[in-house]
Amino acid sequence: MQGNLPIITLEDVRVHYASEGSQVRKALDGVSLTLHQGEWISIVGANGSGKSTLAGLLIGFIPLSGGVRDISDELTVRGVLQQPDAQVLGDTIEEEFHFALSPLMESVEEQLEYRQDALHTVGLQYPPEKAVSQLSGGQKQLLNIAVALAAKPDILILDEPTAMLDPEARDRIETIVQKITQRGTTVIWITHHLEEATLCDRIIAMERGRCVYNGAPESFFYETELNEKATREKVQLSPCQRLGLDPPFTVKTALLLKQKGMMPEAMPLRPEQLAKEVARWRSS
Ligand SMILES: Nc1ncnc2c1ncn2[C@@H]1O[C@H](COP(=O)(O)OP(=O)(O)OP(=O)(O)O)[C@@H](O)[C@H]1O
Repeated sequence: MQGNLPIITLEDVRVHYASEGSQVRKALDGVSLTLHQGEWISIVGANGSGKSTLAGLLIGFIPLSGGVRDISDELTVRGVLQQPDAQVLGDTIEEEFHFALSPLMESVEEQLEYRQDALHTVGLQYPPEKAVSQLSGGQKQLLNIAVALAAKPDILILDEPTAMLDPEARDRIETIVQKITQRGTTVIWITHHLEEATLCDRIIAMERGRCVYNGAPESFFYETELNEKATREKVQLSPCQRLGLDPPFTVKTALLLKQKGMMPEAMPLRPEQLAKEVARWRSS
């Protein structure tokens, strides 16, 4: 994470929809957040908890019912949504980049350079005249990511970007995100796969339209909550367990080892960290 410059502030943000009868459906209900330059944030939560609404609101296409969204007009914000087809405008790869880049730069040479660079970064090797309709769902998603990257955004919002990708392409997206956050881009990554939330700086967890956790990944997976209910019911759950979300395989394995008394202090998130912690514990 670079610096600490706040780049987006949400204050008591609400998105409410009219529902059956006189009911109100609260997709977001009083969310306050500050996001910083160069941060990688994972947004997690059960289905219907408000993740995509939060993404849409950050991108700017979902209007507020109340509260304040503070983001400078000078910043370039780009989003990649869950459904790749919903985002494609051009008939060919060339056209898709042309629509995205012409408002940003006049020079055709510059546009070509940005296009080549972005396609290379995501690993899409097709001629520019290739019809978008001939690409698979995963390839269209990579194209959407490439188009978003080509705009060199200050803020990139990814709504389940890897849902249609194979493991190799998923790893590539993680590496790209690591690189661009180091350069100062703020990345907000919505995911159901908590493995993808182990490299980020901060996890924000949503439940019924509210932000119920905002902090380090280690605490999200390992720190048990010491509240009255936990003490009364003699169950101490991490925020992840309390939300009923499936922790990464590495975390599950580490929790089992901890139950057996191994590496009590360790909080590994990735397999290589777990291997190191086990080796350290065995040699201690
Ligand atoms: N345009 C809309 N009109 C009415 N209700 C909506 C609208 N958009 C979202 N909702 C409702 O708001 C709540 C939050 O939806 P949202 O899509 O943000 O959740 P989510 O966490 O992204 O879910 P998922 O993981 O299934 O994508 C849900 O109850 C949803 O039905």
